[in-house]
Amino acid sequence: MLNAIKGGLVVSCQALEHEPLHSPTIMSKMALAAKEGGALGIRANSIVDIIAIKREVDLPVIGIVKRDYEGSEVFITATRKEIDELLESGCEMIAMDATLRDRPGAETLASLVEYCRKKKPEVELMADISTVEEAVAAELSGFDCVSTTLHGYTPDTSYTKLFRDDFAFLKAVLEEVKVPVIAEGNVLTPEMYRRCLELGAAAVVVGGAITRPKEITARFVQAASK
Ligand SMILES: CC(=O)N[C@H](C=O)[C@@H](O)[C@H](O)[C@H](O)COP(=O)(O)O
Repeated sequence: MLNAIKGGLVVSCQALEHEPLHSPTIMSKMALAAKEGGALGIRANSIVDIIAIKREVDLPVIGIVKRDYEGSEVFITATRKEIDELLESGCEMIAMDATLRDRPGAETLASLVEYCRKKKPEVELMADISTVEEAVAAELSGFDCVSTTLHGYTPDTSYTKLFRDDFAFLKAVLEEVKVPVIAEGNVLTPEMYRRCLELGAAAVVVGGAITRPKEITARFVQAASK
């Protein structure tokens, strides 16, 4: 999958239970629109959405399963249960939370990587990280790539954003790891997308700015109410 998305756009087609577009059919049509617009890959949440998307488009899919567990802040592909679901879904790549936070059941990241490799070595693995330290640790654990997905979404990084200071965080990660780095999270405009690629991102994942019309609408409304 990394080869297929190199230098291009991956569109994240996600709508959780509380979101207006929550529906595998709607997500599959979002994926079709993304494909027709030129996206090279799709990122999707849950086995039902991934199966619906795979029926609609022939693009490679980065699969995740978001699930909350009591006692852990980790919610993106947290345990073997979610990995088993994704291995069945047919996705080409699995993304999982690769922060240094405690996982449910005290599972380690390295053991999850080993588990995936044993069960389906052809499925590539993406580490969703929030700090440079986590990116380095993920590379050592054997992930195929890292993604800046969780930067700005953890207690330690909530004060900052991916695009601050001309993508300072993306640049820092690119300097410290050899595996491909995917830019993801709050890439809101085509200019930001292009800048991420110029800086050396292997690919860029864009979600809300394309597939969350409620967020897009709210930005317009806020722009006039300031
Ligand atoms: C933090 C978190 O839960 N991120 C999720 C990860 O899959 C998605 O909700 C995001 O939409 C995705 O990362 C793309 O980012 P953005 O929608 O900002 O372009």
